[in-house]
Amino acid sequence: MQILDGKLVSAAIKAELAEQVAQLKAEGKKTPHLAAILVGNNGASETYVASKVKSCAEIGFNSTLLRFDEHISEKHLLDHITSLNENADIDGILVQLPLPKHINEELVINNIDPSKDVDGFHPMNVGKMVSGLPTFIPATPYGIMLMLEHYNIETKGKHAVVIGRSHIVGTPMSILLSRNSNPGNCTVTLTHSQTKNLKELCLQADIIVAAIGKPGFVTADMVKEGAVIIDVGINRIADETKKSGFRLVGDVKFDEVAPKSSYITPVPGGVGLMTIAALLKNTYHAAIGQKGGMN
Ligand SMILES: Nc1nc2c(c(=O)[nH]1)N[C@@H](CN(C=O)c1ccc(C(=O)N[C@@H](CCC(=O)O)C(=O)O)cc1)CN2
Repeated sequence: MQILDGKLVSAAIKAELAEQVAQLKAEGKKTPHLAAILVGNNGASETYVASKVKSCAEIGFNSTLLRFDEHISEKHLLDHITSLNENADIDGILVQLPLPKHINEELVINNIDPSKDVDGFHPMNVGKMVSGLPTFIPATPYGIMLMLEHYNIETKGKHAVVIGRSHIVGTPMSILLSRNSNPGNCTVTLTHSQTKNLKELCLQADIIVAAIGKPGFVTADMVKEGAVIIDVGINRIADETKKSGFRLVGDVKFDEVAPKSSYITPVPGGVGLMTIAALLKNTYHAAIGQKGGMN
């Protein structure tokens, strides 16, 4: 069993981006600039956005964080997005999800200029991704593909079972893994809450991508010997022994599944860190006017 080390791979991607940014600066070209919008006081969202802003600074990107009270009106938020769309210095815009319930997430995403939509959530970019056209790929599935590529994991002809059909992870993941590309060329089964025979399907899987948001959902009895396990879950479990009051666990019962797997991502230190690296890659491509890094 080998650990797929998100810390190591994301550091390599960030180092490469730092060199590319230094090159842009040396040529007198524009420094990539990411704008992040954070609404409310969700602790996890604050951590993720802080990490995005910190990563920008580490590699020489500019970033702007716009923080809003959880009661901000939808109209006010849309006005801010319009002004970021019109600001020529901003290359990438992300709105951290989830948003408070009174705000229509779909409407907000649809108002981001698709050429600045570095999360790849705008329907125009989703359509391009489905059609195999160059575009921004949502950061988590993009990060997973970069991880598979880094470790040279054979995916061609393999059966991948994706657990969870969210717009930001499961659905795009199923599309990317089934593409005629490397990594890719998998036969994909996209499973969800209505799937009847999930355990049997998982037992047939060469690759499992767990993105269901349920701690420890994938257990050893669901996994074939030698399977590749990608754990997207980042669940906060109360733990009084920790200073933060919680610990992070994935959607996979790591201790019992790891010995059966050929490769496995840890939580923390796996897919989450790749999400940030992939977002930075998208932002770099937005800044140089090129969409997508894996098309
Ligand atoms: N606008 C977006 N919102 C959300 C996205 C997204 O891609 N775009 N994805 C998730 C959260 N997410 C990115 O924003 C994200 C999740 C996890 C991590 C990460 O670095 N995880 C670390 C642990 C961090 C911790 O201590 O909590 C790890 O796994 O090692 C980064 C980004 C939902 N919203």
